[in-house]
Amino acid sequence: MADVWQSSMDHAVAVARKAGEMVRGALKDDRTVMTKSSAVDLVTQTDQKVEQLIIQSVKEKFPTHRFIGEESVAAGESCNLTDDPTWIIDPIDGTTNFVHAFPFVAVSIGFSVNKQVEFGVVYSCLEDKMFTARRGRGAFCNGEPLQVSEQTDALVTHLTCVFRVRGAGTAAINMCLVASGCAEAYYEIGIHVWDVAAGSLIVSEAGGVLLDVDGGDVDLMSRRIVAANNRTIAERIVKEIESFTLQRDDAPLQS
Ligand SMILES: O=P([O-])([O-])O[C@@H]1[C@H](O)[C@H](O)[C@@H](O)[C@H](O)[C@H]1O
Ligand SMILES: [Mg+2]
Repeated sequence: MADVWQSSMDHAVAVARKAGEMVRGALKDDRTVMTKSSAVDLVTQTDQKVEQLIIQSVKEKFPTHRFIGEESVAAGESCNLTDDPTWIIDPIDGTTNFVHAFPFVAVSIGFSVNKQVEFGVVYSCLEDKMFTARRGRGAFCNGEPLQVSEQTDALVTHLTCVFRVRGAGTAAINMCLVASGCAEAYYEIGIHVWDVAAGSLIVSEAGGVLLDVDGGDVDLMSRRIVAANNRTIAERIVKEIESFTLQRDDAPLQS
């Protein structure tokens, strides 16, 4: 990858850290739920403030770049990936965790160009772990290289009755656990592009494999993903789970 995106990545790391400080502060005194469209789909003021902080700070430095942000899309903005440099932002991945003070909460920033993720930054705010990856240049946690596990006996970070299961309650951290070699796989149907844009690159740059839940190539707009330490485990998951289709993130807006 041309070094041209390094300054964007440096900015993403800096703003993710700042956003993480805001999340840690709000954990102490502002976890009020603003809207609740389902038992698990919560929004707090902090989600919105953090997204604004990130977008404002990126706009000042990179005025031509585009954005796909969870809260902006919730407010009616489109969710289409173009060839332009695009910041794909989940201001708080793990909002339900945040509301309950369950200590796994992440700021997730993916950056795509020509519809390909060039870098991913996931900041696990309470663990103070900064996960980063650049396409073709490896994945890191606080500067230390990451490598997926070599285990063939899978620990999976999502629901299934076949594998041993753990879950952090945030897609981004679940994927970083796979990249770190702490879990062998993660899968989910129902995630959004902002949940997994950064984490998917972190997994693949740590040597992992990404598949669609039907076994084809992963499509970040399709709301389904399998991320594993190797192809054998990814394909076992594909075989075991019952897949289904949801409305894509880039489906035309209903008028
Ligand atoms: O709403 P949010 O907390 O940003 O993101 C959610 C978390 O990643 C959760 O782990 C996953 O199960 C959901 O599918 C996501 O939507
Ligand atoms: Mg999320």
